[in-house]
Amino acid sequence: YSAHRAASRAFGTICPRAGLIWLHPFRTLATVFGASFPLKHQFGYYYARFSFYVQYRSTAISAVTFWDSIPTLWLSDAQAIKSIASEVTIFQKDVEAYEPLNIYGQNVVGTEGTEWKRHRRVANPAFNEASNSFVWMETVRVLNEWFEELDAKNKHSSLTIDATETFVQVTLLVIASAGFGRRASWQEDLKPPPGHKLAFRTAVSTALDHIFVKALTPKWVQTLASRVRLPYLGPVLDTTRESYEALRLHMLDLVSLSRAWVVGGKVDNMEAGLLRNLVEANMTQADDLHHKKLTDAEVLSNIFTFLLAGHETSAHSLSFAIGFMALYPDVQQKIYEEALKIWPNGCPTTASASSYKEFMPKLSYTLATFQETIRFFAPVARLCKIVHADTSVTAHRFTPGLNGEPTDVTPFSVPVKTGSVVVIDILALHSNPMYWGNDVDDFKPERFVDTETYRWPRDAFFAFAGGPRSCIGQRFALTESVCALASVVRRYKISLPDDLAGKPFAEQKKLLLRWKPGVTLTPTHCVVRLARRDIS
Ligand code: HEM
Repeated sequence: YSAHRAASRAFGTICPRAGLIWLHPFRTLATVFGASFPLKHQFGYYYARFSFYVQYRSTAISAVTFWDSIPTLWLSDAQAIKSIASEVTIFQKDVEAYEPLNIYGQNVVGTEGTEWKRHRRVANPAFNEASNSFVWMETVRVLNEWFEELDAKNKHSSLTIDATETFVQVTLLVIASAGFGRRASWQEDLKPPPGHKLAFRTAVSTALDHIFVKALTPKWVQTLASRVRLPYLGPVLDTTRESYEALRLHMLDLVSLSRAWVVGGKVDNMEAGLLRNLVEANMTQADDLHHKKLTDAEVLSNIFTFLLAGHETSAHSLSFAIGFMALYPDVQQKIYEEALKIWPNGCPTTASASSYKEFMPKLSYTLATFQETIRFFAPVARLCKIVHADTSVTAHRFTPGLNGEPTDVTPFSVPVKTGSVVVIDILALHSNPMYWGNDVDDFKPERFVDTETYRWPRDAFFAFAGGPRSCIGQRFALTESVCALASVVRRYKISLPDDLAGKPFAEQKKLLLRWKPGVTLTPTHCVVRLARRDIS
């Protein structure tokens, strides 16, 4: 009863109320337990998509968190979400939720206001068409190395790969090179270099695997574990500490190298614009923390954040895209035909790769397929904003039709009080038939292709967020992903693994595309078969 009163005070009586939610929907605990809690029919269930909004007949639903009675407004409404993304002084990031990323210091993802502007101003100039062109080239290089390894293993028949494992490696090598000038090869990066205990790739992946251990273990327990041997928890904390330390040393190497370039006046030769910008902002003499200066800790923290944000998101999305290829051979065929037109003699090789400007615009169906993939599996499933001034947003009521489609759609204004929280429910927005039509549950890349009579609903697509805090790496991610998807399909025919053959389609889809919440939405069983196309 008091939960309902709290929700009414914050959002008025006109907004439907779902009652209590047990965990703050955007904090670490909700992510860690998200795969199994809340339960299927409990509000906040991670896999619910648009279903609760149908149940409550509204694109806005209010609820109250159990532990601290925070009124939360859940939204799957494009109009409301667009206004929230643009009103950045009223709706600010829930920075507390980003604490797990602040291991080395403050960074662009976990700050707000003038602090955030300072970080973003430093990073922004590194994201431009020249760097996209380099991202394209590096993607081609890394893929070719992977292709060679695959073909060395098995040239003539098909072989099974774990798409997630593969693309985590591909995208990490690409961001390490395009962002930070660390141009490692597929094989070389598996051995620790002199002076290091862990290889770079191992350090990154182990640190990320243990990010929640790091975030949820109190500092004093971590310190204690470094001094005495704790049963059970000790070995996990040792691995966590060692991986973060190993990664710190790798990042310091990158910074030292870059400093040497800056001091030696050779910055123009550096392809890694992002690292150069971070290091220059650290070395500037200007004593102006509000403009473009970063502390040592902030440089390391931003490198860590970009390494993480810059590879896991793309890797998981690509993995789902490859899964969809195995499930939808007709879509795969269209991508193959698109790729065949621009690469009639086979996949691009490093030598002929500087072709981003020429080829990217010609891969429009591949781009649509990638966008459709992240409509279904947006790597960031929910975003959360804290309300800093009383205001209102427009949402919509509707009546579900016979097939669940919304009818009698009517706008209404939801008052939103200071101190409450809004949850941008991206997966629900992406499954809202008001914008995507009654075939919203079908995989249909065509919905991202404009025609003379149709313009795809930009405001209902929030995979890269929107407004001033939208993803800085959006173009980077699209360049890398489109190049990778087209190249893999050009070279290999992708099909389902043997254990799924013969099962009904709905089951194949459910099993292949299983996922769990994590730092970003994570595919768990994306295993497919690849067979070379140009070898009989
Ligand atoms: C498919 C790939 C990607 C998706 C779907 C994606 C999605 C997003 C989303 C939803 C946000 C907003 C997060 C928030 O407000 O908490 C975001 C922010 C960010 N992304 Fe991405 N991202 C992708 C790839 C990348 C890449 C490749 C990079 C870097 C090279 C990158 C760097 C960042 C950074 C630094 C931010 C924070 C921006 C800020 O707060 O100013 N992302 N991304």
